Amino acid sequence: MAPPHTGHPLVTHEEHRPPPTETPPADPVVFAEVRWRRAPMRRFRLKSRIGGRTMDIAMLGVGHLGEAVLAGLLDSGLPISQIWATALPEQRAAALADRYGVEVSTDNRSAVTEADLVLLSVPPVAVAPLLKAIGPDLEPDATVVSLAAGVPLSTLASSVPKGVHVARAMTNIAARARQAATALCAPEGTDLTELEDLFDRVGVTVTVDESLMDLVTAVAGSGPAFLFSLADALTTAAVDGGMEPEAARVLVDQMLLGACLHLQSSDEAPAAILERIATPGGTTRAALDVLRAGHASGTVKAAVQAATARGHALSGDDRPEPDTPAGPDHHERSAVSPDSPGSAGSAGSAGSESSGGSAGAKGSAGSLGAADSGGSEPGDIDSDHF
Ligand SMILES: NC(=O)C1=CN([C@@H]2O[C@H](COP(=O)(O)OP(=O)(O)OC[C@H]3O[C@@H](n4cnc5c(N)ncnc54)[C@H](O)[C@@H]3O)[C@@H](O)[C@H]2O)C=CC1
Ligand SMILES: O=C(O)[C@@H]1CCC=N1
Repeated sequence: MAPPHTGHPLVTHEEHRPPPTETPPADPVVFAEVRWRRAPMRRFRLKSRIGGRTMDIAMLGVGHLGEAVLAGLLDSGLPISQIWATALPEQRAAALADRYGVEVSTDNRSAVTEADLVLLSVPPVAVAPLLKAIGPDLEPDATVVSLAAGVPLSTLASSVPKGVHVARAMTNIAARARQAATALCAPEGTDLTELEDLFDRVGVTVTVDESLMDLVTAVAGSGPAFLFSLADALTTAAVDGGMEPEAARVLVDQMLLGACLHLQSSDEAPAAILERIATPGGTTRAALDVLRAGHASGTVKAAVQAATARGHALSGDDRPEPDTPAGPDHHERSAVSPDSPGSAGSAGSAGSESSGGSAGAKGSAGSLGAADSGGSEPGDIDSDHF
């Protein structure tokens, strides 16, 4: 893409580029398995729909998720010269430019000039105002993709000039490790091939109907947090039991990785695999009994429903609220802000995310999971193992 990208520090240090895809990861055996299961990598079509031009990508609002996607795309071999990013505040933009060698500014309007694809990873509440602000600078046939939870296609479509294409992508933080689970949706008739190719670079991509996006957000977007929560609880239990924190962390991380790889490489249902570990009268059964007594499975289902309801509420539409409150609907992010990114600023009217509507959960029952069956013998599949 040619100038006029004149925003603040436009750094392109080739030497800062993240390691290429071919760099052997820490554990080549494990990662070889991951690659085997991953959707076959298709060559990214870097040509525009009209032909000849290289596809340029603007990434607006590179925070936690945006950085994960950026890092994953670069690691996949996408040339830094094709990415024009924005972040707030200025120090955050400068830090990203330094870290990845891409051009990062605080100027959204400049970043989208000549961009074929515009990825938005700003907070949901900032999406529509940002689109309105950049509208005049969008290419007439650009595609705008929102990574935000809750913001519907209708909002995207009504916030961009006629002719600009819109789509939603719900992905997750594992994009950094190129292991994201991404769901795409777009208005009927949209050719999603290029977007699939793009997100296949950072994991596995599926296409869903928009009506499923809130659920997908809960399971695939928020999903890693469920596992991190489990990892935290397991690590804490190990440390409380006397293990060194570092050793506990290594053990738990590897256990989760190994378990996920095992799950992914098996055609059996998780509930069936689980039974292979639960030797009758053994340790696993003792643990599962405690989890079951604590309604852990129902709690997970309720958590998914709460997240789904929250996505629903973020859409701002008038669909009915779920019927049961889910407790606090907002958790402070405390000190994990990447490079202290601002949530608002000059680059296009962000604003901080309101707490919006309350999330709801329907308790342990519901359509998201199977009911208790009570079975616990090998081969007798119990859908509520804990
Ligand atoms: N964090 C995650 O794992 C996931 C997040 N998402 C979605 O991704 C979006 C971002 O989430 P996070 O990365 O967690 O939040 P974040 O707060 O870390 O990142 C948002 C970034 O956008 C920047 N920003 C806000 N308004 C801006 C503007 N007008 N111009 C330029 N930059 C602006 C903020 O400074 C911030 O750095 C949200 O819409 C969320 O729903 C979706 C899936 C997973
Ligand atoms: O917590 C959130 O709202 C975002 C969407 C999915 C993951 N993070």
